Order: sequence, then C-alpha cells, then structure tokens
Amino acid sequence: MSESPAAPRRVIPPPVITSRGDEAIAHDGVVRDVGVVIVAGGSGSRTGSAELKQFRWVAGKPALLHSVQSFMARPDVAIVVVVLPKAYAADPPPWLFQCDVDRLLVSVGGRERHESVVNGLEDLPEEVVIAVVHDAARPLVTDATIDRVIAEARKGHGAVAALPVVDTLKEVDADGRIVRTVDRTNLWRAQTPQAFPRTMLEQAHIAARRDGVGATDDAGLCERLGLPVVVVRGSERGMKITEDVDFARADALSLLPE
Ligand SMILES: Nc1ccn([C@@H]2O[C@H](COP(=O)(O)OP(=O)(O)OP(=O)(O)O)[C@@H](O)[C@H]2O)c(=O)n1
Ligand SMILES: C[C@](O)(CO)[C@H](O)COP(=O)(O)O
Repeated sequence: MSESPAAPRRVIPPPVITSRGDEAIAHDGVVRDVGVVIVAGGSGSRTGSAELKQFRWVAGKPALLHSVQSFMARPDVAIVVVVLPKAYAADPPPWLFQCDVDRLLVSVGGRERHESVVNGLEDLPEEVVIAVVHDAARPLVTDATIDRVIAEARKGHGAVAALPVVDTLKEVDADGRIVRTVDRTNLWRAQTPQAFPRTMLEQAHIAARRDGVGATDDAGLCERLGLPVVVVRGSERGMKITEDVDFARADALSLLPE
C-alpha cells in the first residue's frame, strides 16, 4: 500500500514488537505465509451498550480473543494484526496478550471498516502471501472455515465464507408493502473470514481509495474491479454479533458441536 497519510496513525505497543526475517519460516513442514487482519476498530453502536462488543465476553472469554487464538493456533499463520479503536490501540487490554505475542501486532482503526482493513494490511510483513480479513464481531469462527477460504485463495482468487439464503425473500417499498418475491436461488449471506492473494486485496483497496468508494466487505472491493472471488461454505457459528441479543445466541451456538 503506497499512499500513506501525513500524520502517524499507527501505534505498536512495546510488548508486541518482534524481529523477523523477510522470508517465511517453515513450522513442522508448514510455511507461515498467511497474514490475518482482525478488524476490531468499530464502536458496536447497534448493541446499545457502552462497552465495545469486541471486548465483551462470549463463551467464557472476550469476543476478540476467540478469533485471535483461533488464527494463532494455525501453523500457517505468520502474523495476526489486530485493529483496535485508537484509544485502545495505544493501551490494549492485557488479556489480548494471552497468545503468541511474537505473532501479534496492533494497529489503529479507521472511521470505516474498510479503512481499518487498510491500516491492518499495511502492517503485514513481507513474507505474507495470503491475506485473511476477519471481523472480531464473529468470535466463533471455525478452523474448517478458515481452511476452506485459505485453500481457495491459494488457487489465485478471493474466497468468502458464506451461507446460502434459506428464507423466502421479499422486496418492499418505503411503506413496507411487498413489491415482489426475490429469487433466492443464487443468493448467499457473506461472512468472514475472507481470504485473498495479498496483492489482489491490496490492489482492490488502493483502487477503492483512488475512486473514493467503500464496500461493506473486502470481496465487494474486488468484485467492482472484476477480480475473481468465490464463496465457500461458512458456518452458523460464523454469525456476527450485531445487536445485544446476539451475545446469548453466540453463547448458545458455542455449546453445539462444530
Ligand atoms: N471503523 C470500523 C468499523 C468496524 N470495524 C470492525 O468491523 C467488524 C464488522 O463491523 P460491524 O459489525 O458493523 O461493527 P461496528 O461498526 O462496531 O458496529 P455498529 O455498526 O453497530 O457500530 C467489527 O469487528 C468491527 O469492530 C472496524 O474495524 N473499524
Ligand atoms: C464484512 C461483513 O461481516 C460481511 O457480512 C459485514 O459486511 C460487516 O458488517 P456490516 O454490519 O455489514 O457493516
């Protein structure tokens, strides 16, 4: 990513600074060339709670820690960049360091999700070939889903964890009157993680910044350039915590087998 803002905006707290070479290191025969950006820079306003949803407890620990530990458990992950709101990036919660701190970096979030992703991407080290973006608000990500998106990205295209739409879909007007029933045959609900060849994702974000456009997910920025992205099967456990009631849902889902 080449266009840097004038003012410094990245804060890397002392405990997480590491030295590493420019080359991927093999661990038990697995090359560490995956970089993960976990976006946790939002305010969680739709929960209606003053506490950040990514810091609230779900299934026994802070929501954000679930996904940090899930990605760190993988031998192919070289680095996990956690993007936090500015005030917390300077002073991250201590529980965040309950992981392999040699593979942890902290970045500062932007105003919009896509800006937070860019800040995280800029911190990926040289050896990263596959970039994965994940919402901290989806704490119950499964290893099988991570496997699927990374395997597709290694083939040279983007991959989005997603689920087919199962309900009948209605398009309505401003008064709530049904205009029509939408054919759901090819409709999927996009989740995260989303994985991409690193250069593809950087290209998509650079073009979006140049054109002054955003998107609700990273795949959307690739799609607008005609870059190939596929869906892979996600999981109900990949649900996003959006409203307060979702905490209870996530707690319940965490008790079910994957
Ligand atoms: N400026 C932003 C906005 C969102 N996110 C992250 O993107 C993910 C998905 O966003 P969403 O669920 O919309 O989170 P919030 O923006 O925090 O929620 P709300 O819209 O209710 O304020 C979350 O993990 C959130 O922390 C981010 O890193 N930076
Ligand atoms: C990226 C995402 O999780 C895909 O579903 C989602 O778009 C982000 O959340 P938002 O509520 O749509 O902003």
